[in-house]
Amino acid sequence: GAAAVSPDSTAASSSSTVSNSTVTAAQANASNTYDYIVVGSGPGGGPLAARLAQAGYSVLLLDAGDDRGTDAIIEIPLFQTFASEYTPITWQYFVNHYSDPTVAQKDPKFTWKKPDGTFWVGPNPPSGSTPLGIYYPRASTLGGCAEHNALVALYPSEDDWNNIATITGDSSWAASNMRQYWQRLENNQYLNPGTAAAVGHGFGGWLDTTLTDLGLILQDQRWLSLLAGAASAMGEKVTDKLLATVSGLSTMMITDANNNSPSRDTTSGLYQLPLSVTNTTRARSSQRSMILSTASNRNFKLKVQLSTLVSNVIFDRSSKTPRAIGVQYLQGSQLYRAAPGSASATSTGSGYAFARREVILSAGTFNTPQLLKLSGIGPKAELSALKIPVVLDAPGVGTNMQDRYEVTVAGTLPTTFPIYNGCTFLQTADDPCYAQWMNNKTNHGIYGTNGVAFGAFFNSSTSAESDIFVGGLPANFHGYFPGYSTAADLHTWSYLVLKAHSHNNAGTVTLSSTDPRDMPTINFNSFAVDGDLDVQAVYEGVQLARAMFKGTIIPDGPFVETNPGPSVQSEADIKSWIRTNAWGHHASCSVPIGATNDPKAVLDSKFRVKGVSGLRVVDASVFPKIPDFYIAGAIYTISEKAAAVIIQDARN
Ligand SMILES: Cc1cc2nc3c(=O)[nH]c(=O)nc-3n(C[C@H](O)[C@H](O)[C@H](O)COP(=O)(O)OP(=O)(O)OC[C@H]3O[C@@H](n4cnc5c(N)ncnc54)[C@H](O)[C@@H]3O)c2cc1C
Repeated sequence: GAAAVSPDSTAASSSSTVSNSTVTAAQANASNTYDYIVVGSGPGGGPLAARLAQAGYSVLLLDAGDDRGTDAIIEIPLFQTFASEYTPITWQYFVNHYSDPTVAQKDPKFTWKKPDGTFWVGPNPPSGSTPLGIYYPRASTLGGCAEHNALVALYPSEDDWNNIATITGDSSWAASNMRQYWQRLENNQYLNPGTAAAVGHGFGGWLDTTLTDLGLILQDQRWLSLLAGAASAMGEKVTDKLLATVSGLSTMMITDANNNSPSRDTTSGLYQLPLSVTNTTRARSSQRSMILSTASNRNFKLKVQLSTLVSNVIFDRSSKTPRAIGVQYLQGSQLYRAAPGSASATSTGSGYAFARREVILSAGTFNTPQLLKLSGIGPKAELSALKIPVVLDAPGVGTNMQDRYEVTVAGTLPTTFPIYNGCTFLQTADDPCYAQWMNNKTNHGIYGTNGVAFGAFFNSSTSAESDIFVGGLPANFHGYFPGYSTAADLHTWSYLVLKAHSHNNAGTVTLSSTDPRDMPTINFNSFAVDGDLDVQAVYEGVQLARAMFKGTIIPDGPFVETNPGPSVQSEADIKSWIRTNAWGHHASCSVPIGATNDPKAVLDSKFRVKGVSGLRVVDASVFPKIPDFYIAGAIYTISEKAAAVIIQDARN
């Protein structure tokens, strides 16, 4: 018989275009029913959806964005910053680092909306401007943020996994068990299979990993001098002989930042960085190609439905424990108000889909908690204030949010880095650097890297394992603000200082309305928990970056520091500058996994939303603590784990 299903969140949504009619399981039919529905095709949802289909289940993968994966701006690794502001895929979020506006607005990146609708970045906006916050790019497209991210492909630290095993008591999260999932997904292209160095790596997976071609550094004397300066600041002996060949350069760095050694997480040094880039083409690699190849394989039942904004989960509430049985959605492109084209976007339709087995939310750290709350799962007081019928009082939804702290130390010279000579960044039809990237099979040139050829990992005085990354890139980067990617000149070198394992977990995602097209309110409450410790660690990273610049000897130098600049010298001034300026771009942990008896833990160790059935979350929001230095590798790994767990549950 047809279970009566309450429309839950839709009932609350008077301003939304979602229909308020009661959806019943009777409306499920052969064409709108699948074994699993996955919402979001990013690193969390994409691999999972494909794996479930490969295991023989029928899967509907929904994403609000469309597919732009073969656009040059997305494929070319060096264009990653342009990709993050690429209008067809971008979701422009503006977030709060601090709830006190006087503190928040000290950040030179603080952005306003002018009366004419355009942006103003920095202090003294024209009168009538409204405060927006700090720009936070997200990608809404097939592949999610894996289509615009900076391509750094790092495996997390062992403690990240062991911590989850400890707090949940589920030993399948132990680091010794987790590496197999990385091996399953990786297609390593910088090590030789069968060698000692290859242990713990995969060679048959869907994510291609490679390193920046060190030959590029040899082509640019300035870049070479910076590497020498960085190596000597890390205590290495640098000789002219080492600086003359690729193999010489490689001995100055640890080749494999993802090595499987037990000492990896505590080994300071200068490293090469693994990138999610295909070696032969030097193009972006992500889960997108596996999703497409699985969807086009007639042996598998994976349906990918794009330009579909899910508004809520549908529950069957006929039994004591509410059961997720489907989702309701709006169709149309750019519907979400974070999309630059949303003002003129109109919905072309709406509908619902049903899941025989489960609904899995993978909409990302901001959107998964929004979807849960719109569906009636969240803190009771917040839902009730918005008149959303409560399906489950889950106080942890949209809390515990975390991010890194990042700043850059940047120095400039009057002329462009020689490695960019001739490059027009596709602004002309005859861009020689594009032609090289496209046609030269052995040397794809500067477009074939994200620009980060090397970086130092070390442990600050606040941490027993590596917690600071200082990575150099030949571009003027000092955080995210609208237009940041085109403002980046090519005669500046930036050392990105990134704090891993940051302590703050005071971030929140709260609904701003019941309209599924509206963005939620994001507040990181930066430095609220153990802020002094994290500021100290970042400060030590800044000191190292400055030492690297100081050790860089070049004929047309020295670099003139532009960020934070010569006036910021005392420890107190540097620390205050860090608090004002630091940003992050690995938002996570807003729907955390935790102990069964922890009321703030939304998920159990099998990704299941506690207190309802048929509903899981698999994306950046599930981590109880922010993993390691870069997060996509960890999300890919949990996506593979979730697939294994869900398939095992289905077969039991
Ligand atoms: C500029 C930038 C650079 C980065 N660089 C790196 C890097 O170099 N290395 C690294 O490891 N990490 C990097 N990251 C972070 C990393 O890419 C993300 O953390 C990761 O992609 C998050 O994966 P996810 O699956 O949680 O969500 P996402 O990748 O955000 O995917 C979520 C998907 O869900 C869809 N969606 C959301 N809501 C709905 C809805 N209601 N209905 C339907 N679909 C919906 C979205 O369209 C999107 O496609 C970077 C991030 C940014 C912003």
